[in-house]
Amino acid sequence: MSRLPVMSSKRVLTNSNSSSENDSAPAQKRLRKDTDLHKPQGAATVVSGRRAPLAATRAPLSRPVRGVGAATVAVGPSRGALKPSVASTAAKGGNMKPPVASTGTKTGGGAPRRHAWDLKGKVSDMEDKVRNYQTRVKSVNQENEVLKDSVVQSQKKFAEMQKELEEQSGQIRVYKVQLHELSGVKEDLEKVSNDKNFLEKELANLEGKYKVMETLRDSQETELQTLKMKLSVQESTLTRLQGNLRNTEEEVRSLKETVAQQKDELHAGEMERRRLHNTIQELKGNIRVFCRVRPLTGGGLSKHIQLMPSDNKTMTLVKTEESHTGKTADTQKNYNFSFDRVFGPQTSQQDVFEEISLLVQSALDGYNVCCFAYGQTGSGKTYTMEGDEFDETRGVIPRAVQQIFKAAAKLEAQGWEFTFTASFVEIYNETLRDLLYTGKASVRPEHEIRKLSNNEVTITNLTYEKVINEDQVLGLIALANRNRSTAQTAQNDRSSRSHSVFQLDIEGVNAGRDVKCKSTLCLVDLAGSERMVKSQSQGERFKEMTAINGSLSNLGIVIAALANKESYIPYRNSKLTYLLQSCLGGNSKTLMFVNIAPEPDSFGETLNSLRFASKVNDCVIGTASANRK
Ligand SMILES: Nc1ncnc2c1ncn2[C@@H]1O[C@H](COP(=O)(O)OP(=O)(O)OP(=O)(O)O)[C@@H](O)[C@H]1O
Repeated sequence: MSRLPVMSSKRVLTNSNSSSENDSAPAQKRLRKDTDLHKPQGAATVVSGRRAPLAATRAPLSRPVRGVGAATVAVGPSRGALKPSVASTAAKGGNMKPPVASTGTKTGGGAPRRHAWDLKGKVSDMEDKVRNYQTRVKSVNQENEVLKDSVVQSQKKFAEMQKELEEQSGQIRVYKVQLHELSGVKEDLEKVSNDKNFLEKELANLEGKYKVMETLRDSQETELQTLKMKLSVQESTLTRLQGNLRNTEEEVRSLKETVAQQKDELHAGEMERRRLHNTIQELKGNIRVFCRVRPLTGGGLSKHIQLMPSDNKTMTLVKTEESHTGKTADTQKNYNFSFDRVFGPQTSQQDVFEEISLLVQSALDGYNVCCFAYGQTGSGKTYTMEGDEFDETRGVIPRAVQQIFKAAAKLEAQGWEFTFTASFVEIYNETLRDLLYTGKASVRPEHEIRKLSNNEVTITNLTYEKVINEDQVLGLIALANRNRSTAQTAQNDRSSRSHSVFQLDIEGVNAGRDVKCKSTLCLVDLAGSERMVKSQSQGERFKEMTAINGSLSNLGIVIAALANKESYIPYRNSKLTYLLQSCLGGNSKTLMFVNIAPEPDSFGETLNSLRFASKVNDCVIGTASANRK
């Protein structure tokens, strides 16, 4: 910190001396000269508070600060030197007057340089300087005052500003708190904004949906209108229909009465049909014989069998005998036969069955029916009775079974309920064998034919299988064939030497009419009828032949006895006739197929078969009566 220049004469002197150090010696002279030159007109005293006061003996000559005379400049105690910058600032501010230019000796380039001896002049200069300084001090003091005011003002302002600053700091703190709060609010706002965006999207979505719903509602309203219209139309239709319904109910009531009446009529008609059907069958004969000629293995016709194309009931067996001498013509002997039907080699299985289907119907009507095939081995008995697996070549048994189940289904509509029981038995060497047996061969049971008190015939230990449809029966036939072929393997050609008897027991009940019926359909494939030359038959074969011939001839005897209405019918003479007695007796309808092998070398057997069949054909079995209760 620089001090303001202190106006002391001593310092001034010192300064003068220092400025002209080399001139110290002649100082008094120069002082005298100056004093002479510048005689002060009054005395001036500079009083300094701290330093020794400098007595100005003379007033400055050139530019006195005060009027001529003594002037006292009181310089206050220096409280601190003004900074040059402050002084300078004060000067610049205009509050300070520029320093008073010295009119005395100039130390610089401008003021005249005094001689060392010019002390007076120097004093005068110094006084000038002092005055100048005083003026400057005054002005500085003034400036100082101004500055003090200014400082006070500034301090006040500073205090105010500080206060304001504090207030503002307080305010800032408040703002900060608010800002902090606002940042939370901002987050909330962002959240709200996000929610808003989401809700806007939702809203847009819902608006879209709303529009769709509106469209839907519109279309549904339209639909509703349409439905209302339809409803009203349907209500009127309903009213009309209700009227119609009442009328219809009336009609239904009367129709029910009619139906009941017609059912009665239908039942009566059915009974009448049965009666008439039976009459026809009786007129046709309760025992009928059909002759069927098998085709030749290589095709064509054999010459010895002559069939009349115009007549399907007769046939001629022609025997040509060569002349023994060769001189006479060959003799030809004709054997004429007539049967209920003669089927040529081309007759189909269907055509054959049509002829016996009426008899099958009779079985359902409650009459015992027996159908058997007679003929030599290989003449076509099995083919006629069973046929083979193809539809067109199916034989009598599968076709009869099919017809029976179809007819039974139709009769069910008239209140009939049927139960069917099937059995399949083989008679070999006068021994019975169950063809539906499925148990172990080693424990095969033995069978006996028994006649019950109600004249029904049954076989002990035989499988009687309840069947409800055609397929089941076909399955049993297949089982019987397997059983037969097993036996056949054990004994060569056994099937030809045994009779197989398929029986279907039929029981019908019409609960509404309180009518029952019971009958048996019996389909028999007889053993080969060929007669063996006794001399060639030995052992088992002889036994077989005897059994076969015995049973077949007994069949002829029984049929003849029945035809002759003999009191004793020898059914028990063979297992076959004993088993078939209910089917052959008075209460039955019998059909015999006589199968013919067309080969010339079978002529003898053919003749025998035809003769046997003719005998049967000549029989008339007594009028059959249905087994009804
Ligand atoms: N009407 C026919 N049309 C075509 N083929 C037939 C006819 N009759 C029989 N046959 C055929 O002749 C052969 C012998 O017939 P089938 O086996 O039926 O004789 P069968 O009298 O039953 O002999 P067996 O006493 O040995 O049982 C069989 O191949 C059979 O297919």
